[in-house]
Amino acid sequence: MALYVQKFGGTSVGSVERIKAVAEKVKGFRDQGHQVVVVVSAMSGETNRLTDMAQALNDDPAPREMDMLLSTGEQVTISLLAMALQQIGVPATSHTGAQVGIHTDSAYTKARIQRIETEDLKADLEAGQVVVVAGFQGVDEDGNITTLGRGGSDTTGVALAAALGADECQIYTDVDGVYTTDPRVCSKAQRLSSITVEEMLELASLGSKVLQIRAVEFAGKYNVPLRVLSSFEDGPGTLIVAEADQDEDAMEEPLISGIAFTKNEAKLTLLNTPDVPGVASRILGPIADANIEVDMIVQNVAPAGDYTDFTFTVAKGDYKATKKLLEETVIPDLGGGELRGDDNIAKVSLVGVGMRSHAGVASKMFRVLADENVNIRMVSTSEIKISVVIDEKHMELAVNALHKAFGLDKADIESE
Ligand SMILES: Nc1ncnc2c1ncn2[C@@H]1O[C@H](COP(=O)(O)OP(=O)(O)O)[C@@H](O)[C@H]1O
Ligand SMILES: N[C@@H](CC(=O)OP(=O)(O)O)C(=O)O
Repeated sequence: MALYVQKFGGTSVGSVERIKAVAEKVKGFRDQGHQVVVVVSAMSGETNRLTDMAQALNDDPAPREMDMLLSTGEQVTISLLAMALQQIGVPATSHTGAQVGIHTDSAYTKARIQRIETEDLKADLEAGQVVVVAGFQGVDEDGNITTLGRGGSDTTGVALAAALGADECQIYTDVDGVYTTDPRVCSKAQRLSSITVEEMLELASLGSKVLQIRAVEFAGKYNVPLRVLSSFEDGPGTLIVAEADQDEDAMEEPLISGIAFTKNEAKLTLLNTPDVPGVASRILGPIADANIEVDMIVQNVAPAGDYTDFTFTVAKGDYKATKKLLEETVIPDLGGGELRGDDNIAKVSLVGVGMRSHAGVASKMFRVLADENVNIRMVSTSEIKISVVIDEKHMELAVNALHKAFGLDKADIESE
């Protein structure tokens, strides 16, 4: 007998028929004698629908009220799933985050889990119940409802699995595992049987939305066995593993494991900034103070020795606010500088632990992009990733060309 925490995302509970199918799947595990905790998200589209209503009423809704609102989506699906389970003879009870005792800090809309009470959950499981828990939500110490940030149900699932010492946390979604890149953009993408925590962390933080980054962090930190599977068909899915546990019989480590991309960033350049100590901090200080996260940063060599250019990226949603700050605070403070902005960019990243021991990945990437006539606007690298910023309109082309060039296309690997 095993204990599974199974998380079903929005598309998996997107209609009454799909909720029925989830109930049947859960029943199957229970019939085999396993204990099951189910975490569900809101029905697909629901969290966006609620957000749109809030925006229609208030252009800057209070975060506390947003969490009160958004948490309702998951309350619908937990009760419906519990009913569907009961209908087919499976004893089940639904619980909100607060009822389970998922305690968070008070950072509304991006709260962090601090502790989870497990006694009642364990008692329910021992009594033969399937426990259905609302994903994405918790409660702060004053009893306010909080949410964990978009995609946060994955984190609920992994955190519950860690707290309960579950045998596996299974993330059921609309794809049958983690792919070499998003199969919606590259039809030749293929499922990976396993991927390291480190690579998955990079892919998630660079835009692959199959798993929420904090869920992967949690799994790594607490050693939770984590698997991504399809809600709609049976199969082994993808196991997220510690690097040391990777299958030693596997073929030589691939150079690149996956390609991530995002259109969710915007680029800002300050031309003609003085090339003296302290300028970078005078540019980015006010931006940090406004709680805006900066991603890539590039400072050019000063051609004439006195002035340089400073370029950085922020999330698209922060573009306008950042531009305003630069115009109203930073440029007057620096006593000059010309601002250029572009929010039609995409970031495409190659990720792979194999990169550590191989030279030439960047030059190959640049050659492939050059052959497709794709202009590179910014580059950043770390030990296991290379990211480039390109024009948004070239994103699909770049992803597909790189996928082929690095030997990730389906036919290439199948014929090996
Ligand atoms: N590397 C990848 N592998 C698999 N899916 C990916 C990848 N990158 C992006 N995705 C996308 O992630 C989607 C699943 O995430 P999401 O829509 O958040 O599911 P859920 O609603 O189940 O939480 C897939 O439909 C796929 O388009
Ligand atoms: N409902 C939340 C939480 C979530 O995780 O959803 P999904 O599992 O469908 O990505 C959201 O839309 O962000």
